[in-house]
Amino acid sequence: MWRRVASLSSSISSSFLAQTASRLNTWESLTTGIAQQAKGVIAPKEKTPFITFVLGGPGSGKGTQCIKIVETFGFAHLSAGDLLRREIASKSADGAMILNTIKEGKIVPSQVTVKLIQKEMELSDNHKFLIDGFPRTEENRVSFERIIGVEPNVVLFFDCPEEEMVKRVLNRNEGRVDDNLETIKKRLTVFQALSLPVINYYSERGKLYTIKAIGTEDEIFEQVRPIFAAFEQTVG
Ligand SMILES: Nc1ncnc2c1ncn2[C@@H]1O[C@H](COP(=O)(O)OP(=O)(O)OP(=O)(O)O)[C@@H](O)[C@H]1O
Ligand SMILES: Nc1ccn([C@H]2C[C@H](O)[C@@H](COP(=O)(O)O)O2)c(=O)n1
Ligand SMILES: [Mg+2]
Repeated sequence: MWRRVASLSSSISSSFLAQTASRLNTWESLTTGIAQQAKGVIAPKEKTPFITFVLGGPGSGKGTQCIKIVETFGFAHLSAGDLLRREIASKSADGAMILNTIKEGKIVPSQVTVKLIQKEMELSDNHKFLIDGFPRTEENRVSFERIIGVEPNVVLFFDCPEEEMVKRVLNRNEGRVDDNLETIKKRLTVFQALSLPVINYYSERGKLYTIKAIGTEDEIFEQVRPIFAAFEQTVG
């Protein structure tokens, strides 16, 4: 059961209390489903969530390797980019803003992305999550911790030379609005400036697993496999 003890003094503001309550609600609904269980509405999620962030530059192979991890280790795959593209396709209120941001190779405000991830986590029956392409900035990272109230167990970093990433993106052929030379250059600049500090942050905390993302897809997966195999007993 995920439980956190909050020591709240009377001087804490109501907005902080509201935020804390919201975080605890998220925590609860992601894990034990206590309220629902009491009412007999849905089955509780008894297992402790296991969260993996999947990081790397554009075209480094995150999505490709996530598919293999899902097949082999039974994770739920939550791609931040896919969730944002789904918002664009659904013509939601944020859709136009998200489209412009992606075309510009920039990063969508964290609150928008974290809310989408939160919703998917709450809807999932799985307790093992691969969160692909997130966090891309320190703001993303802090926002996730604040809203979801949890840190990742594992952070994968697909380390790939720029030249190879550009080649892969330009050959991807999936009709993405950001798969063009102009946008990829901007995305690489954003990756260097905003994403590498996040990768360093997790490296300093001993959570980072760096994969040399060169070679065939299968060769790369053979670097990934032992990381999850080592956790399999404890994660379930
Ligand atoms: N090891 C590999 N060798 C050659 N091509 C690859 C390899 N891995 C993936 N690709 C191809 O490179 C392209 C980019 O891969 P993928 O979409 O997995 O990258 P990504 O890291 O998810 O990128 P993005 O951040 O832009 O979503 C795809 O067309 C994929 O098929
Ligand atoms: N945390 C994120 C993830 C993605 N985006 C936007 C900006 C990216 O260039 C684009 C595509 O993501 P990908 O499919 O390459 O993972 O989506 C973002 O703003 N924040
Ligand atoms: Mg991807």
